[in-house]
Amino acid sequence: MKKLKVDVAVIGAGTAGLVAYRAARAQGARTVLIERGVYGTTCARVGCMPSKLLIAAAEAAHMMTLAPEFGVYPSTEPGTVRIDGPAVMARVRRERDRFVGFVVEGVDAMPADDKVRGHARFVDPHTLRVDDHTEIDARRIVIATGSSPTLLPTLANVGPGVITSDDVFYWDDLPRSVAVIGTGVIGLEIGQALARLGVRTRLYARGGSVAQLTDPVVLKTATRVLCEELDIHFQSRILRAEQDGIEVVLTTGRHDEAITERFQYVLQAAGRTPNVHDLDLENAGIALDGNGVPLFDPRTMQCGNSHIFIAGDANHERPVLPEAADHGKIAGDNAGRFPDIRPGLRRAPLTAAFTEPNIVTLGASYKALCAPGKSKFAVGQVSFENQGRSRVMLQNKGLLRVYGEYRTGRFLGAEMIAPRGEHIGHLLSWAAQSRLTVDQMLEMPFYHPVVEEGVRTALRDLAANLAKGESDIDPDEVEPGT
Ligand SMILES: Cc1cc2nc3c(=O)[nH]c(=O)nc-3n(C[C@H](O)[C@H](O)[C@H](O)COP(=O)(O)OP(=O)(O)OC[C@H]3O[C@@H](n4cnc5c(N)ncnc54)[C@H](O)[C@@H]3O)c2cc1C
Ligand SMILES: NC(=O)c1ccc[n+]([C@@H]2O[C@H](COP(=O)([O-])OP(=O)(O)OC[C@H]3O[C@@H](n4cnc5c(N)ncnc54)[C@H](O)[C@@H]3O)[C@@H](O)[C@H]2O)c1
Repeated sequence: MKKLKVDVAVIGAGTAGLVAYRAARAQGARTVLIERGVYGTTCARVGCMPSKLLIAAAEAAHMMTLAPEFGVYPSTEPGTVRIDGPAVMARVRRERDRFVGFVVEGVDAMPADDKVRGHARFVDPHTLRVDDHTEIDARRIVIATGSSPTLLPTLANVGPGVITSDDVFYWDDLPRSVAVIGTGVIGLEIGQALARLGVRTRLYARGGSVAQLTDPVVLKTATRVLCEELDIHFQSRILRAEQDGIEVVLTTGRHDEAITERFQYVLQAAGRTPNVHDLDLENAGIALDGNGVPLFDPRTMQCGNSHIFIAGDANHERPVLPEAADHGKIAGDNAGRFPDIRPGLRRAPLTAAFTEPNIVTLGASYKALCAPGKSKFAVGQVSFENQGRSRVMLQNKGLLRVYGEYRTGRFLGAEMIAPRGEHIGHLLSWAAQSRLTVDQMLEMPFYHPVVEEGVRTALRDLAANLAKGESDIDPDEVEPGT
């Protein structure tokens, strides 16, 4: 009989046994692990993972049954689907009209005397003129004029083939081909959707930016992942465009080479400009920044010490819907109880581009953390390429990078291109807003098999790097993305 003398014996090489075995060994204990059957754990062999694989297949099958509702039909040719363009766009418009209907109902219910129709301009700090029919003497004013697609001078007056995102959702049918100018959030969301719906789509980027990413490592992964699926011409300049019948002849320049291609539409997705340039703000008595946007306090939305407040895309601070709602509440509250101005609730920043994988940023961005005068910070990361649940779902692409503060161990923010990134983004932004430390986050529950286990891996990496101390990373050595 062989005799063993151990510090710890673990019976069963399942998940618990394996963890127990490693934990015991990490304490320096001489440990054995005893298993009576085949190795591989119940979870991996006959439990969580194969059941999720079956479910992923079932979800794919279920989506196929739902697909006709979207105008997408199974095809007899493997790996292809048949797209009914008019049906796709009919559903987009029908459902859009339903959402719009709720907003319109709310406006209709307002007292008629509360509604003035027309374009407002400042006559003086307290006076607004609406078209030529109404002048309003106002003690306080909230500017909430939103933003409009930025129009590129090279594409001005070309013809009906040059469009913006405002036009897309009125299409009756899917076009044959679209050139998308800009790889920001709008360009990528619409560009990927069109490409997946069978539209010949090419995206042009003047630089190397991808959506809202600023972390160069995530940016590199995102570029690679997106280019596996999409036709993207980075570092391209728009040289000229001409309308030729129902097509636009677009000439772009890349690496000293001019490329000419024909598209049914050229979609300008080169950012949005705050709607503040036709308000006659020079009469408002408030200070403006270099772009003509009023300077304001982001805690109160107040412009200087004035009675004027600015909210939503108009102030260009965080041009996304939840922020517009928060801005509006703060501005409205403060305008209502002026001069009793109070800071309102500002939440941890969170942005999500609904590409697949999702592109998400939250808390402090990499670029903000690299700003001059900022303390050094530690980084942890996980690739989703070998992440269990992501592989199960055939969505194992992407990278998450998480940031932490050396002195306090506090979680600061994250950037990612990740499967189910919209949900990871919420989880992490709640942690950022709660000012949790990385250790506290690691004390939270993580189920199995879930994409969030990848988050735990990144946090563990971050905790380890925080423990190594400040000298380990010098973010200044890495250029932030643009
Ligand atoms: C294609 C696209 C997709 C988007 N997807 C998302 C998303 O998935 N998630 C997200 O959070 N955000 C998204 N956004 C951003 C989001 O839509 C905006 O941040 C938000 O709608 C801004 O709201 P707002 O109230 O500031 O502006 P708006 O809703 O645009 O309201 C401004 C209003 O002011 C009016 N106005 C302007 N000037 C004047 C004037 N002088 N006099 C009178 N009225 C005037 C305008 O007509 C408009 O009705 C998306 C934007 C676009 C374009
Ligand atoms: N999911 C979401 O939350 C969501 C979706 C869509 C839009 N939005 C909001 O709408 C805003 C506007 O979106 P967007 O994609 O238009 O802007 P963006 O700022 O995200 O990206 C603009 C892109 O256009 C490029 N660009 C700028 N000038 C150019 C030029 N002269 N020639 C070629 N390319 C040029 C930029 O390099 C960048 O890639 C976003 O910032 C976001 O706040 C949010």
